[in-house]
Amino acid sequence: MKAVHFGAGNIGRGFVGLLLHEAGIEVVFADVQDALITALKEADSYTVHAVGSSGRDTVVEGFRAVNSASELEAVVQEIATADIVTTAVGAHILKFVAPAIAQGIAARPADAGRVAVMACENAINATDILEAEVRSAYEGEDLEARALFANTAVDRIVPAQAPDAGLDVTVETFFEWAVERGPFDGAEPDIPGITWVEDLEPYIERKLFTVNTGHAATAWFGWAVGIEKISDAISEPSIRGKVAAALAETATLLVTKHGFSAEQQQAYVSTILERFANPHLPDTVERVGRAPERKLSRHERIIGPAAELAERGLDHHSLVAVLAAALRFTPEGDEEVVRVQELLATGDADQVTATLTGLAADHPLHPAVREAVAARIAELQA
Ligand SMILES: NC(=O)c1ccc[n+]([C@@H]2O[C@H](COP(=O)([O-])OP(=O)(O)OC[C@H]3O[C@@H](n4cnc5c(N)ncnc54)[C@H](O)[C@@H]3O)[C@@H](O)[C@H]2O)c1
Ligand SMILES: O=P(O)(O)OC[C@@H](O)[C@@H](O)[C@H](O)[C@H](O)CO
Repeated sequence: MKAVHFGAGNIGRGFVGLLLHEAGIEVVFADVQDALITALKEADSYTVHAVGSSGRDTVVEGFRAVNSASELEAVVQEIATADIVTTAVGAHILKFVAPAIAQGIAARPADAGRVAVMACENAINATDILEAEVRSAYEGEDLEARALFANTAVDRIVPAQAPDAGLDVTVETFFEWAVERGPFDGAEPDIPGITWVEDLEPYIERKLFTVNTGHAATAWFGWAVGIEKISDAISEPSIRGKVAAALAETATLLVTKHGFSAEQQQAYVSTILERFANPHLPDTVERVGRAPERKLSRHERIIGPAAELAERGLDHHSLVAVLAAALRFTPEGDEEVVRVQELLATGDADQVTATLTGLAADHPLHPAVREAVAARIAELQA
């Protein structure tokens, strides 16, 4: 079997590419970074270092690489003969990779069978987003006969890598890759690292509203007191308390909505807090807190669960405190940080609340969020 994987970055090499390789699948990495693609073309192997208790090294070999910007036709031909297409590029980048995927699907021989397309991004139903983009770029009426689209939830902390790491990737030992089974019509590929599920919604919401809510909270609260590493931030008792309070609120939602038991969810939260505290993982508040516009959007890790809690009349004030910390997250070199701060500096509270969070003025979460936004605007104007 062959897989074309878009995004040869941290999660691409350290997780998706690794699990596909371990399943005996030939991996073709596609990326737009020329130096990275050249390095992958020249290398015979790279090593994934899993750090923490029972850490181990795994050598990945037998891969190929193509530049999806300058070698478009080569990417199209690879997809035409692939069994699987995966992405780990960022949810906002999916629209840019979709045209090449659409062309590759169109170029498949009539008897090639369906290629399985799976977006491995931190977003609710990222594959649906990708499918919509592929559909609008696809020329033809036979997309269903040539491709299937399956949503996934991917979980493994892969920090930014040291400048001298080359292609090697340091990752945590924990991983989970849940994929919805239905679209495969009983013909799922044999990938031992995948957990096949009938209904992905509980998995993706539990992951995004626990791992990523807690992670972002740790990053933004850590940034506020000048801490650089995630493991140091979560070891600070006052930060741990605020993160735990936010996760207690999302736990209430997840237990109410998806029927996880309170004990199950508490065990899940405990495992996650231990993962954040892994001192061997060089993860930073800047990486984890990155892209605050995306993270504060309507269906993402903060406003998504807070809105659903507010709609149910349930407590959400700790999640609003996380949003307040995000409004004070100001590292350099992140264009979303710049846009958020410009908005706060020039807009009024109603306008900023609507633009950042997409909340309607009559939504029950709106007053608390507007108050937090107004406080930050007042602080900037003082
Ligand atoms: N790092 C983690 O811990 C982690 C864990 C789970 C999920 N994710 C998700 O995985 C995705 C990737 O995250 P990452 O940490 O690996 O980021 P990354 O920046 O390390 O990797 C992204 C890669 O995508 C490439 N890329 C950008 N635009 C592209 C395009 N148009 N075509 C092809 N490649 C393109 C970049 O050059 C880069 O190599 C994100 O959606 C993230 O939320 C990350
Ligand atoms: O990738 P983002 O920017 O959506 O979120 C940052 C981190 O929370 C994230 O990358 C986690 O490390 C990952 O989701 C763990 O599975």
